[in-house]
Amino acid sequence: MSLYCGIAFRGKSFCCYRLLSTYVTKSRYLFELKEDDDTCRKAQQTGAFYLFHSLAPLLQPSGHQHLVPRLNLLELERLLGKFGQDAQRIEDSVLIGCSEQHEAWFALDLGLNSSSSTYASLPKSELETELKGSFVELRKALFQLNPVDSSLLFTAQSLLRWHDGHQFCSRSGQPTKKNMAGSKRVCSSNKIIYYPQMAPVVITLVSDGTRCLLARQHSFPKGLYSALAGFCDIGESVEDAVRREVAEEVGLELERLQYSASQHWPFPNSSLMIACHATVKPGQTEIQVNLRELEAAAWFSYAEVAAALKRKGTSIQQQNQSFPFLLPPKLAIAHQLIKEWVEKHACSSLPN
Ligand SMILES: NC(=O)c1ccc[n+]([C@@H]2O[C@H](COP(=O)([O-])OP(=O)(O)OC[C@H]3O[C@@H](n4cnc5c(N)ncnc54)[C@H](O)[C@@H]3O)[C@@H](O)[C@H]2O)c1
Ligand SMILES: [Mg+2]
Repeated sequence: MSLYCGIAFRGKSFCCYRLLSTYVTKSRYLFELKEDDDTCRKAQQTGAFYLFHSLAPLLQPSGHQHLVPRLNLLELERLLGKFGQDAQRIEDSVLIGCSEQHEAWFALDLGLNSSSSTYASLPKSELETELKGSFVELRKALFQLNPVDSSLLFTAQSLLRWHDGHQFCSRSGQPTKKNMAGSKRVCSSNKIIYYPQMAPVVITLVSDGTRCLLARQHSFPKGLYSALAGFCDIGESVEDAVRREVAEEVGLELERLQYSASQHWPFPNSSLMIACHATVKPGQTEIQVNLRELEAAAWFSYAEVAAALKRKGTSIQQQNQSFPFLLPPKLAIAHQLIKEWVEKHACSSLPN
């Protein structure tokens, strides 16, 4: 889909007509949906709805994968009717994206009670029977979701959680009301606007040139090691946060830092993960683990990490390596950082 649009260049009075790309028209449409309640309400007529129950998405198992079912407006109205609720409840849904053909996608939680809505939580098991699926904890479904579905569900869960936790104004104590899209909430008494937020988190794969540093927290699944991560403090740049976190958690000073990529991560609250590669100062590789933050940290060789990357599954029970360990799932940006490091190392060790 594309459209022609007049564009004024640098404030000059002439217009230049060009074809807008599908991506641009989609972005403008999403902007419109967030800004205009009527447009958003209209988009629900032809939209698709992803269902949640107490922040767990509705999934249907299919072999080793999970499918993510969607309902259209009519199906959703019928479902609500069966459980004695009217279509007004659909106004609790939040916009999570749209297709290139401008089909808008929404998420609705039928298990959460909303202050602005008179609707009670619907019974989970009866809903599951009716919908021929299960509401599965998102963390548990991580290994069975494809990247597109997981990204959409991450957004949906984060937005639904944010609305659930921001039903009252922190200044007046009065209820806040969401706009149709769910891109903001407004206090009914003082008109303060609240926008959904993400906490910036740095995640760093530290290398000494030949090995990389991986660590685990007490809360990690058995055997899992990951890159060092930490929340940015108020006032810090990304560079400051990376240097501080590495010093704080493993007692090392960094020499070089390189940005790699970023990712939205919904667990346990919405974070913007900012991923970097870093190297330590030569000869300064002795780790001093901060046991208040980490259970263990160690240097791992290229061979060890490359072997761990090839390992399948989520359990180390059957492994018989001298130091078996697991790496984060493919969807996690920590996995991507580790994979990049292995690939770079493999290239640099090729004979000329
Ligand atoms: N996607 C990935 O690949 C990946 C990998 C590792 C960690 N993570 C995420 O990164 C996040 C941060 O990692 P960490 O736990 O090592 O952080 P951390 O090292 O900063 O330690 C967590 C502690 O920081 C404090 N803290 C400061 N600001 C906070 C805030 N805004 N929210 C919560 N706690 C705050 C709390 O005391 C908390 O216990 C975790 O939520 C984790 O889920 C994601
Ligand atoms: Mg940490």
